[in-house]
Amino acid sequence: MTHLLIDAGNTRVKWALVRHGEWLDHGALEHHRIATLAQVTAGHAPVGVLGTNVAGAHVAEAIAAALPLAPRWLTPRERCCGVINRYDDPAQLGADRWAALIGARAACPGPLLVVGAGTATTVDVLSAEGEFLGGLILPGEALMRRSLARDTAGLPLAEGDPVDCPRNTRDAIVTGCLQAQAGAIERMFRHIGEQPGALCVLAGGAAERIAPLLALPLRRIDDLVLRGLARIAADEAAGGADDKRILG
Ligand SMILES: Nc1ncnc2c1ncn2[C@@H]1O[C@H](COP(=O)(O)OP(=O)(O)O)[C@@H](O)[C@H]1O
Ligand SMILES: CC(C)(COP(=O)(O)O)[C@@H](O)C(=O)NCCC(=O)O
Ligand SMILES: [K+]
Repeated sequence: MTHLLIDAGNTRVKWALVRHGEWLDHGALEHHRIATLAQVTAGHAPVGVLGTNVAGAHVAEAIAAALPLAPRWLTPRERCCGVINRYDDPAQLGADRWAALIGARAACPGPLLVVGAGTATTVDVLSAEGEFLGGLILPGEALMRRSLARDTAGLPLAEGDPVDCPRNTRDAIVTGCLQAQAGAIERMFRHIGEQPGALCVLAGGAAERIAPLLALPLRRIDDLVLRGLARIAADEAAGGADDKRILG
């Protein structure tokens, strides 16, 4: 009973093939290579495809066209797998954020700050009781650097690593954009920081660049969204004990 799990973000499509909780294979594709998903499933004959997509209808269509069976796309609900969604309109929450919260809850008990450092950075507060209390959306560090290059006359697309106290334009940009990420994360951590066992769980393509700047209890789990989808698929296979209305 192999399942294909898909995390379609605004930069890349991440995927994993899982069977009875075992990860057979996984990978990441840029949008222009989505058609190669066909090779991923060849020889595996998945019985189901469960995914999150925040990259728009054209990406959903390209993924569907590459696969032998129709993907089911996750829609955030009021509760699922021990997580309660306190967004004003639960369905408006990004499906990737919802799956990441579920994956984080399954991996780590206790109060969490769940950070998705991708195209955008999301910084979400999950209480010890499993309540998603709310969170931030800000441009990711690469998007911040690109926007400075695009919308100013004098700034380049700066690349490189952060420094302590920048004394040139390139270092000022790189360090500024990374510190903006770290600062937002550290400020949101104050919501749970006083509680026993409080932990920041960091995922996403930019995690490696942000992690060294963070002065807080940290665990990196790079495939948090896919892990959440695996948890949901397992719950569903067990009869959806926690919530029968998982999918939209
Ligand atoms: N090889 C890479 N290709 C694309 N993005 C990368 C790469 N290495 C690091 N990044 C960083 O990862 C981000 C994309 O991460 P990802 O988690 O895939 O985002 P999304 O879920 O939005 O598609 C980029 O914005 C950039 O900051
Ligand atoms: C915030 C996001 C753009 C993050 O997407 P990503 O960076 O992973 O590509 C996505 O979760 C989204 O479109 N959310 C819907 C709005 C919301 O969560 O309130
Ligand atoms: K994100």
